Amino acid sequence: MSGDLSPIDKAKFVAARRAAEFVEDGMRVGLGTGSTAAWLVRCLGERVREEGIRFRGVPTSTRTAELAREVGIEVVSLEEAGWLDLTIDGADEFDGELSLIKGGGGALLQEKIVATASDQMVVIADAAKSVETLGAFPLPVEVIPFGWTASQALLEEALVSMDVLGRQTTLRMNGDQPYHTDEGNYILDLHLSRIGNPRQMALILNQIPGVVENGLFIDICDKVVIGYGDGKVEVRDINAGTVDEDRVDFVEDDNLFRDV
Ligand SMILES: O=C[C@H](O)[C@H](O)[C@H](O)COP(=O)(O)O
Repeated sequence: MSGDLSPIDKAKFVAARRAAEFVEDGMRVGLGTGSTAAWLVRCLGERVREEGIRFRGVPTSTRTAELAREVGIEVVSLEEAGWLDLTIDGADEFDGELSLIKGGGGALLQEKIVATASDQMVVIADAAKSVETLGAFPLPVEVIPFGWTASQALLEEALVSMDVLGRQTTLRMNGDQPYHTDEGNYILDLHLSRIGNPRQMALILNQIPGVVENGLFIDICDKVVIGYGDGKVEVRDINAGTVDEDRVDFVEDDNLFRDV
């Protein structure tokens, strides 16, 4: 039940619940990955059950696809959907320009493809994800397994010329094995502490052989819905230049909270 949630989970929940209201009948919607996006999927499932809204969801990971089906959302592939009206996803960090770090959950590649194939991308996040400068959260870079150590060496070399504080890179692990993305790739986490020029970094990283995609989302996000543990939500719209405040009630719905 919602009363058992930590303040961070409450913040994620209220952001997700507010953003779930952006989905309208007939839309094609990108569904993000991660703990905040999982709340969104549950809230959308609730809207399908309670209000009977109908929309098609394009998941950004196998995890999200499973949850979406479980809660009654019609799941289609991006190829079937063609183009999306809206994508709603979490983030690991966002700055004042709504540049993002994503990929903490390993889904950055599908997330970036889905978000850029959408008319609008909305990020949902607890307030702790808001930063002045990106980079405290390690930046995920997806690389193909073939020759990954060579890609890592080239990445580290490229970092020397960039405006960052740290330069350590680590292979993401799953126990004693490398972590595999849904595409069967590896992830290198870049411990940079501070990314002075995210735009330049995003371009340079993707030119390194073996790099498939990086977790910097620049000029992709249109809106962020920031949740707080007390139920407050703030909606920042970068295009309109507006900041709106709202409140979301916690609900005692067993269907929503049963798997938490
Ligand atoms: O790969 C995962 C995604 O980019 C997530 O959206 C991001 O890691 C945020 O996840 P969470 O909502 O669990 O903090």
